[in-house]
Amino acid sequence: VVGGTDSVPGEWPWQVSLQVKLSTQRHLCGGSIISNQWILTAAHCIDNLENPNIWRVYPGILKLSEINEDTPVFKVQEIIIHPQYVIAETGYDIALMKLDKPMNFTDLQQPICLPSKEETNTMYTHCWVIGWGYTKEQDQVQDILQKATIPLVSNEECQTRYQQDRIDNKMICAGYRKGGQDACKGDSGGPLSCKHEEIWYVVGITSWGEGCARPEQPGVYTKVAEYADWILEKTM
Ligand SMILES: Cc1c(O)cccc1C(=O)Nc1cccc2ccc(C(=N)N)cc12
Repeated sequence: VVGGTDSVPGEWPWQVSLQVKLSTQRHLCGGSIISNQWILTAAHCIDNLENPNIWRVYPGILKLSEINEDTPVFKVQEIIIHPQYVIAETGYDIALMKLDKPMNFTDLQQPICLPSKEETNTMYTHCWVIGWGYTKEQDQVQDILQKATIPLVSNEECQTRYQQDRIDNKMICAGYRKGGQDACKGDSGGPLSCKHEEIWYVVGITSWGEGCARPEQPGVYTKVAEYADWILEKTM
């Protein structure tokens, strides 16, 4: 996250670190707990990493440095990538990970609500992007989970900012015209979390953007409400 601040323990209990264990293990993407056995993330996180056995899911984490051999970790039983996904810029950047066993919910790990598809026109005014991703375009993964509040941008305005791409109604954009605060590489797959009438919803999934936090280049997110049926079909 560019222009963010440190989160505090338990502030974002639905946020998970998705890590890949090859010769070494490292954080690659964020994800959201949406039930006791399912994680919502971005399909582009899985590019060339489709084998579920290499993934490790860490819930209830604030600092990546707190992870050690004794830290509770989940393996992945199944990965479901949206069938129409090709690359983030053309959409359908959504995937589900089924944990090898159900997790118990605690103050530090619990689900975020899915928006219903009827809520595709709710005007969310209190949205936050979170993650351990870069804090500038040439950077590295951060230790402490970062947060930044970002205003939603209309698709019409977002389309004018991205002339080379099609910003369709299954995408949602967020950013400041002057830039400065945004998601970035390593935050991918994490939630754009919006509080509406005292309830938090995963309104977006961090997907792409031209650079990070550049003026007039908002972040582009997968619009979760547009996939409510698909998510329920795959997870129920
Ligand atoms: C291509 C690239 C890098 O190599 C390093 C950092 C950023 C980029 C880049 O252009 N954009 C990005 C690459 C990968 C994931 C990204 C996620 C969010 C955003 C966002 N602005 N909301 C930009 C991303």
